[in-house]
Amino acid sequence: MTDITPPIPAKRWAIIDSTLREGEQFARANFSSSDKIEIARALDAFGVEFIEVTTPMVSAQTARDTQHLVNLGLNARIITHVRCAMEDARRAIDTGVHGLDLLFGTSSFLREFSHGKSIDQIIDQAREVITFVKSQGVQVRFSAEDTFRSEEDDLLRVYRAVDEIGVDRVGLADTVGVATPRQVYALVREVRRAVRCDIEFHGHNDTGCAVSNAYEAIEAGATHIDTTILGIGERNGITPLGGFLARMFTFDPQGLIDKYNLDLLPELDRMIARMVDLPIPWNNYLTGEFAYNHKAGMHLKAIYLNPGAYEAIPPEVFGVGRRIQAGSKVTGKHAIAYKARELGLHYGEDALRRVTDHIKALAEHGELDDAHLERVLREWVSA
Ligand SMILES: CC(=O)SCCNC(=O)CCNC(=O)[C@H](O)C(C)(C)COP(=O)(O)OP(=O)(O)OC[C@H]1O[C@@H](n2cnc3c(N)ncnc32)[C@H](O)[C@@H]1OP(=O)(O)O
Ligand SMILES: O=C(O)CCC(=O)C(=O)O
Ligand SMILES: [Mg+2]
Repeated sequence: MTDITPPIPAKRWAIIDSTLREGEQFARANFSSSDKIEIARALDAFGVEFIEVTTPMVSAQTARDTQHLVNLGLNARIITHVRCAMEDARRAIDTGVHGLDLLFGTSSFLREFSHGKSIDQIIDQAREVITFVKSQGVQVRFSAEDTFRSEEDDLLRVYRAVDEIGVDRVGLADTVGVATPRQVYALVREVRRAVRCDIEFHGHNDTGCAVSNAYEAIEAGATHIDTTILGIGERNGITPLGGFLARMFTFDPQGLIDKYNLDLLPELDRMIARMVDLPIPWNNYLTGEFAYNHKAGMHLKAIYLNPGAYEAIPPEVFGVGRRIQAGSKVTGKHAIAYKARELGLHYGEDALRRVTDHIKALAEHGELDDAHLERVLREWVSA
């Protein structure tokens, strides 16, 4: 068997859930003060280690909301995401947060069109802000925004400098979702060799790699991964909490069960779907309506004997159920026999073949729901 189980124990990494920061940047998100409390409490009950919130520079109300979240006394640490500027850092410290996630764009795009600073100026400004934040006794992270379109030499200079100044973490951000899993692995590996502090990864999903990139970052030595519930964020969002956990569950199921209340995931997804007024996508990781739907005859035969035959992750661990769809034209005799047995009906080989073919023929004109299937099976016995 191919080895798909590299040793990535769940205690080697932590989640920084950014639903209250990156998530607020989602097109349909506009969280009220009470929404924020509900989200923070739900994430805390689930067990995420960190909750990242929007900068207090947004407004006085945002600053008050952050203070309120800190005063809830949650187990999760509250971190605010701020520009690498003294005014922002001071305002953030005033809210009482447990940490600051600083960022500064290092790509030529952002140096030219966002803030206009050179790499030397970025390092100088970082030194002043990080030194101040550390003097306030809270944790501090420095991230190079748009990491994967930045020059590697620039990045390593910046990361080494901020590590030397004393940050708790450096961050790599795939801001436009352009990085491939291999690039993420290679760069995180380089940074791992260059710094002593922890490493965070933030990945957008523009090219569909947000989950794989988060996984590769961990494999290469990252210690913290940014997620949001349902993956909401700028454009089409970032690594979704559920998708990331699905990925990591396959390596260390017990480690995840020990760390998080996984069966609360459906409630988290439903809460955000309600707040942004959108349905949970039908194919969403773990909690989508059809994430555990089984239909083809060959699958159904095996599923009835052992669900693990066609499921990588047991749905009950994440508080969801499976759905067996036996009344379709792609059904098979084993599925029909199981359905019949559930109703206390038994057929011989010939009868089973004939009733199966009859159901498949009926289904050519539309699927049979459970009630219809039961009617056909009962009529067949009494006929
Ligand atoms: C990839 C990401 O998601 S990054 C996080 C994005 N988050 C946010 O933008 C938070 C919400 N933002 C806001 O409420 C506002 O943009 C504020 C309060 C931060 C700033 O508002 P304004 O003063 O009106 O400026 P505006 O948003 O138009 O422009 C951004 C400013 O930040 C500066 N800036 C950009 N990146 C950085 C940085 N990393 N560190 C310091 N300053 C920065 C820009 O130079 C510009 O300032 P300037 O006008 O002096 O050139
Ligand atoms: O601060 C970070 O690391 C990430 C900021 C962000 O949202 C991004 O770059 O997409
Ligand atoms: Mg982002």
